Amino acid sequence: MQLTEYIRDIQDFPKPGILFKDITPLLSNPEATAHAVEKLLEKIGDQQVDAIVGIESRGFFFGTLLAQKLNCAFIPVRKPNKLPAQTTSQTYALEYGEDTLEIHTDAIKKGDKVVIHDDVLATGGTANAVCKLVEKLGGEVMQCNFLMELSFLEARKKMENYNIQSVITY
Ligand SMILES: O=P(O)(O)OC[C@H]1O[C@H](OP(=O)(O)OP(=O)(O)O)[C@H](O)[C@@H]1O
Ligand SMILES: Nc1ncnc2[nH]cnc12
Repeated sequence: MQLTEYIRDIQDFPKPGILFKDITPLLSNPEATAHAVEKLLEKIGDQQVDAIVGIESRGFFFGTLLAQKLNCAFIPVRKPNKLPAQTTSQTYALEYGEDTLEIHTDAIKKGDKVVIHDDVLATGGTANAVCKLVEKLGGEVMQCNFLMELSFLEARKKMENYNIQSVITY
């Protein structure tokens, strides 16, 4: 099965000049979704994982499925003021301006082995901020795991200290 057949290109979304990689055709097909989960799991292998940290919002789709398969915790990282208990925040630079992400402070214990998951690695700003959040809480980032990587945006250059794994590279 070719997963790329289930990823739709949308020109100029959400802004002119952006070629948006839309995973809704993949999510609408249970066989393709199961195949994507298997491919993401292959990247994780048989290392011990205490938690999958999924990034709002598209990182939640496969993140919960991965955690269920690995029989480990799923931990959401959310946009500001969405999580109800005490949070830890990380602000990061966007192309223009900045943004903030939050995690529940009690979600990760010191020494927990964490895999960060999202659908897309683009510039790497988001994933890099989530690595910092996990580390602030004492977690160990074992891998950053993505369905897709937009390699021309060179996120790996700003994430040299992390193990980055992507199922599909554009
Ligand atoms: O590598 P970066 O340049 O930081 O970009 C990648 C992020 O952008 C997208 O999320 P988006 O902000 O569109 O939010 P959404 O998942 O809620 O749609 C994507 O799901 C990643 O989280
Ligand atoms: N081109 C793109 N398609 C889908 N999600 C993205 N997140 C950042 N860039 C993206």
